[in-house]
Amino acid sequence: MKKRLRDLGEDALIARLLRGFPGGENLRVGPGDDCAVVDPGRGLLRLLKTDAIVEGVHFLPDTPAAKVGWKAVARVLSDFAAMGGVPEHLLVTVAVDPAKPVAWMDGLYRGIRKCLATHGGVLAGGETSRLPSGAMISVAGEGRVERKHLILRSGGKPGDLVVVTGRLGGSIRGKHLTFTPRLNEAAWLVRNLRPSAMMDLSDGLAKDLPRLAEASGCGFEFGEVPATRGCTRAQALGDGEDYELLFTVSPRRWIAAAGQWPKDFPQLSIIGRLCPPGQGASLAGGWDHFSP
Ligand SMILES: Nc1ncnc2c1ncn2[C@@H]1O[C@H](COP(=O)(O)OP(=O)(O)OP(=O)(O)O)[C@@H](O)[C@H]1O
Ligand SMILES: Cc1ncc(C[n+]2csc(CCOP(=O)(O)O)c2C)c(N)n1
Ligand SMILES: [Mg+2]
Repeated sequence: MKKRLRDLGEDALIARLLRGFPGGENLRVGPGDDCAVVDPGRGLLRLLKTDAIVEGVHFLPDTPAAKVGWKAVARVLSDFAAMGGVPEHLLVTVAVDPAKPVAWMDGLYRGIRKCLATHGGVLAGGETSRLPSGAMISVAGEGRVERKHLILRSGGKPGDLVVVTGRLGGSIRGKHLTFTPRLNEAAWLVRNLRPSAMMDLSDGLAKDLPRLAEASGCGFEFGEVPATRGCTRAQALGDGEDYELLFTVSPRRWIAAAGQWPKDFPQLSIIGRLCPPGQGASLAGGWDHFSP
């Protein structure tokens, strides 16, 4: 029988596609992190990100268009935050069914404008095309990060604490459309707590914590997870689209600085610890676009 994409799974598919591409001279971080990092040689590092949302997969036909626009942009900003950086310029591609009301597109761009006005970043252009049905919005962006503030998924060490912002699970009730990208929190973290590794949580802790641990060449142990009110532990681990920050930090830095975490930021919770590779727990579940 012909092997299908769903027999492979998303991570295996991407790994297979990426075989045989040489890195560029200035490409400091290629595929595998929340953003690509380009080193222009001196000064600030450049961050690159692209991210798409699809009707029927990330939002529904009757989702208010302004919320769709907000989500499309906020997802990209969340990935800049995950690197310790800030957004600069964004390009928006929309492919859409010609039967959609004009008011839907107006609403989409209202949401895009609102998110950029609230969190920073400038619309620099885009592309428009038709789609046989539904809609797809792709946002590509560039941002910047100071060299000393760049945080990769790969910097965690055995013994580092695993920490998460906010509460997890139940995002489909509404948060997946209205979430705040954690740019302010990330800016505080890189200046004060100096995480050893960081990513944003999009596919659920069950998928994303093993990714961070593996990128860091570590195993992980974990315990209690801060669940959204009304959510079970399984939902907190597997629902996805939390758009919270998952990071690791040495116990020494945690003791020195965690007490100053601003009161108006979402809660910080220690959920586990990195350990040597091959040890610790395992997790299954979370979101996979091509679930095997
Ligand atoms: N089709 C593709 N071609 C090249 N690289 C890809 C492709 N799809 C994903 N990647 C790369 O693989 C890595 C994982 O992609 P993924 O979309 O899961 O990023 P993420 O940050 O984990 O998720 P999110 O974008 O939802 O926050 C990223 O570094 C991304 O650049
Ligand atoms: C209609 C509808 N059905 C399901 C979901 C849930 N959902 C969609 S994509 C995704 C993971 C992150 O995506 P990606 O891997 O593309 O970053 C999750 C949890 C939704 N938001 N809307
Ligand atoms: Mg990400």
